[in-house]
Amino acid sequence: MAAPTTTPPLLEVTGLTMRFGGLVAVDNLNLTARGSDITAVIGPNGAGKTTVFNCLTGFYRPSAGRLLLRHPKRGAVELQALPGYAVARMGVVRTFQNIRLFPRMSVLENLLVAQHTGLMRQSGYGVAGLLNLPVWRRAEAAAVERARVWLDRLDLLSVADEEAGNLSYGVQRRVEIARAMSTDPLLLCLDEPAAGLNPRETAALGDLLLTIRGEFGTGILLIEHDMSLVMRISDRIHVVDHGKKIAEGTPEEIRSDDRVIKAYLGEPEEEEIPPEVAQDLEAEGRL
Ligand SMILES: Nc1ncnc2c1ncn2[C@@H]1O[C@H](COP(=O)(O)OP(=O)(O)OP(=O)(O)O)[C@@H](O)[C@H]1O
Repeated sequence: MAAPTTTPPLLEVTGLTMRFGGLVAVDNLNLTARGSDITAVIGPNGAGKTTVFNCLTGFYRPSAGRLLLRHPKRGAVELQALPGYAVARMGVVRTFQNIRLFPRMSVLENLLVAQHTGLMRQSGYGVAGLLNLPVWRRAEAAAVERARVWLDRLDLLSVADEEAGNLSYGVQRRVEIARAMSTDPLLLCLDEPAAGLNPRETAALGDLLLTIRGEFGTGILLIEHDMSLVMRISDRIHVVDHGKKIAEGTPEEIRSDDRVIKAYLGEPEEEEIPPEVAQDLEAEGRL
């Protein structure tokens, strides 16, 4: 269920700008994402979508702007000042356009590595682990259990012990999502999760994301080029072109927005009149 509009958004991006030398990849962008919504960011190739994710998740330090996360326990947290690991610790996790699993580790190990920071914190930063204290064993068992829950949820238990790199592309995509969800995030940021999936896998992915939002109340920020998926599952869509937001609304509003259609299809080019026709028209005084 979409959150009532009176709830302040979980994430509030204000005036986000990212420059690479002379190129302005993201230009004074405002964006909000609610904690129990699926919020899509769409736009043509090179529009700046992944750069927004890179700024949000601490991979880039933005040139300007504020990335405010309303954390239920920690209050307002400014993400733009934090390194990647600290952003993840705040509950903002991501997947990548190009899958980034540890290919030689098993699926289960990939999920456990993702929980490493939490595990270390709970067990006194390794000291309890070195001494094999009960607190470490409990934390480790809880991490394995969380991983198993998500492997089960995503129908991955049968491949838990297989090397991640040996799995098909579609399955690796699911492992990435399971890995992110095993950290119990507030906001799951997915960069083109349907890329490389067949229509059946894409439909299943859509159902899964609706479940994650509906059943677990996790907010989802989604970059995606598959418009049928975006239109089916998104509560709200932000459209970016040349680093600027050009439209925002519900799927119905975005579908019929002239600016969006123009950004995707381009302006119709002025038809060039062949020179001989131009000469005739000029002679007739019609040009
Ligand atoms: N590290 C970088 N250094 C220089 N330019 C960059 C860097 N990262 C992105 N850009 C440029 O910023 C612009 C936006 O790129 P970005 O990857 O954010 O677009 P996108 O909307 O995610 O595109 P796509 O849909 O093709 O993935 C592009 O012109 C890109 O070449």
